[in-house]
Amino acid sequence: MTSPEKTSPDPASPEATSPKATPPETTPPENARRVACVGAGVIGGGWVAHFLARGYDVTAWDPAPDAALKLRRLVDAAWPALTSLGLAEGASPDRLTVTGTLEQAVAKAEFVQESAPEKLDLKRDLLTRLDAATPPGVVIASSTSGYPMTDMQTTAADPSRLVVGHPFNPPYLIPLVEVVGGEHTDPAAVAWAARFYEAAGKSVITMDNEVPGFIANRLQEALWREALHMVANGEATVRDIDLSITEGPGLRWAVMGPMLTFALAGGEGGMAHMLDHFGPSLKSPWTRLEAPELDRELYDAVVAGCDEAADGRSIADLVAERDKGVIDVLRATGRLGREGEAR
Ligand SMILES: NC(=O)C1=CN([C@@H]2O[C@H](COP(=O)(O)OP(=O)(O)OC[C@H]3O[C@@H](n4cnc5c(N)ncnc54)[C@H](O)[C@@H]3O)[C@@H](O)[C@H]2O)C=CC1
Ligand SMILES: C[N+](C)(C)CC(=O)CC(=O)[O-]
Repeated sequence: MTSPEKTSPDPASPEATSPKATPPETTPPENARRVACVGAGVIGGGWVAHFLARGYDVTAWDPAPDAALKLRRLVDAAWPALTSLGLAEGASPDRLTVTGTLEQAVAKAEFVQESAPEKLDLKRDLLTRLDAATPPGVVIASSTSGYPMTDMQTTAADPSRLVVGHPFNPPYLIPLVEVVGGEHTDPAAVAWAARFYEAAGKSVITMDNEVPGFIANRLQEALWREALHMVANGEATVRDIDLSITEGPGLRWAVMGPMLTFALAGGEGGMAHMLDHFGPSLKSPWTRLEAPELDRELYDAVVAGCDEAADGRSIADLVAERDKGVIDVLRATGRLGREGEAR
């Protein structure tokens, strides 16, 4: 856990000024049935679809005037994929209530998932508001893709129940959630969230330490940094980058992670032989790493490259294609449970 055994709080810390650092003491995570999703765009909407498919009652709030319409559209578009995976008993899009205020959304929630835009001040203010409106003891998770909770929980009255629950797009199909607390999070809240996500059908990695970008995004972003570099230098096109993964390592990564995959590169000698054999020659590609300058030219090249790669397919077409492909992979790699649900 991020903050192992709590001692007396530092008098300058938010913990010291909070009315009470409340550990989650209400519903056991496996029994929680009412989820509030705050922020209902790509990720919040994806969470809504996931929780509905798992049979939860979901309340959602988003300040955008057209949010309810867009959310219902997203759920409708995802429902065929979710049905093909297998719905939990009683699961229905009708169990979604879109509320007019944030307070209504969280009033009876047993778990809250925040998925508002990735802006630090906005997250800080929103988590403070959520903490004030949510019943005591209920865990509140942020979908942030990179901010440490320590930086987001600075103004909440009870920071002890705030955790990061970082999902992957779309949350209704990709099982992984990375869970981590901040300096002022109660480890019990982290443990509660991890158990809740598991009960909700997710694969959970609980991190003991805060690392910007968590684990999977650091890996993805390292790869993406190289990709942008090669596009900027004219060494690879957007299409080359995507093909190099979908026709190459990406096929293996759905089955085995990069570590075990490379252990097999060492043949009978496994990882030890792989390191002896290839380690010295990796120094040169490794030391080339640096952040590319995301200037206008690179920005335009990447956007144009993606338009070209889409080859006339709309975003909705690509979402449907991705969802079908991910379900096929989940099925082919034995990651579906008894009822056909993703494990
Ligand atoms: N898009 C992605 O692939 C992933 C995004 N995330 C994280 O999920 C969060 C949401 O990102 P997206 O869904 O992509 O963004 P988005 O732009 O699709 O959706 C954000 C939603 O938040 C709403 N919103 C604006 N101000 C708000 C406020 N004050 N309170 C509540 N809602 C508000 C907007 O109306 C919008 O519907 C971010 O923290 C992001 O880092 C995490 C994993 C993947
Ligand atoms: C692009 N992103 C950093 C927001 C991506 C994620 O956070 C996870 C994902 O879905 O790949």
